[in-house]
Amino acid sequence: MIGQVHKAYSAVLLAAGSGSRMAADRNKIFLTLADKAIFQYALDLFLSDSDCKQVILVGKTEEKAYFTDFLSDRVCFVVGGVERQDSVRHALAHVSEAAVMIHDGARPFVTLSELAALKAHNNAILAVPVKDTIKQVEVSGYISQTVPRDNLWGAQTPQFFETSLIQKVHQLAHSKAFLGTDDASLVEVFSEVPVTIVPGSYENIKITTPEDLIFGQAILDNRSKA
Ligand SMILES: Nc1ccn([C@@H]2O[C@H](COP(=O)(O)OP(=O)(O)OP(=O)(O)O)[C@@H](O)[C@H]2O)c(=O)n1
Ligand SMILES: C[C@](O)(CO)[C@H](O)COP(=O)(O)O
Repeated sequence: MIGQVHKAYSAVLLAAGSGSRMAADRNKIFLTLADKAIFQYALDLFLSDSDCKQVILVGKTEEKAYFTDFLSDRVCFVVGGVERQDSVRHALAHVSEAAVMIHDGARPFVTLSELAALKAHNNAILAVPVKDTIKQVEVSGYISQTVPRDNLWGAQTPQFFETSLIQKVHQLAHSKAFLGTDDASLVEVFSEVPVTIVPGSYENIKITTPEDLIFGQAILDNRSKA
């Protein structure tokens, strides 16, 4: 790619969730798509990027054994926490590089060109324009309003940050018991630093509920034709 920015970074790959909405017999990130565990797609992608100097695999203590085969000079294991945000904070204490990509192990379809687009910025996240009509609903169950969607984006991962910034806002959030649903939200609340939206792909789904496995297989089938 012409003008590609090369920037050394660490990757935090989150795999310490429970996958409760998947209701499978094990943590969803171990389920397979085309015979490959879901978390391994992003792991392989990061390892194929020479700018990625370190991968921090974040998992549950009781699942550590499942990750042993993937550990190496470049890949280490860190125990996660109760909430996603706790897992990220634990991992951030082990980051070796000045920049860090934080990624859900449950998002297998991120691409090298998306990683390259993020690296062109200091602090940036992948996101896609919201396609649905969004209704705000009262507890009564009635609609109170239709939210204009022109400026609404659905946040994805990876989310790319200066390490010192994201470490600082995670510590502040922890000390104030603030829980965000992504990492950029902590930068928004606890700093003045702008975060850039990098338009991503609707294929970069998070495997969350059982039908996502069907969508995931369809994405793989389509990619294998290209
Ligand atoms: N305490 C947690 C919770 C989540 N995650 C990770 O964060 C990503 C996004 O979270 P989500 O899809 O909500 O995963 P789960 O918590 O596993 O799913 P659920 O909410 O359905 O239980 C996943 O890769 C998951 O493994 C994590 O590392 N630590
Ligand atoms: C970080 C995230 O992937 C952004 O879409 C998402 O918030 C993770 O978990 P959620 O529990 O499904 O919101």
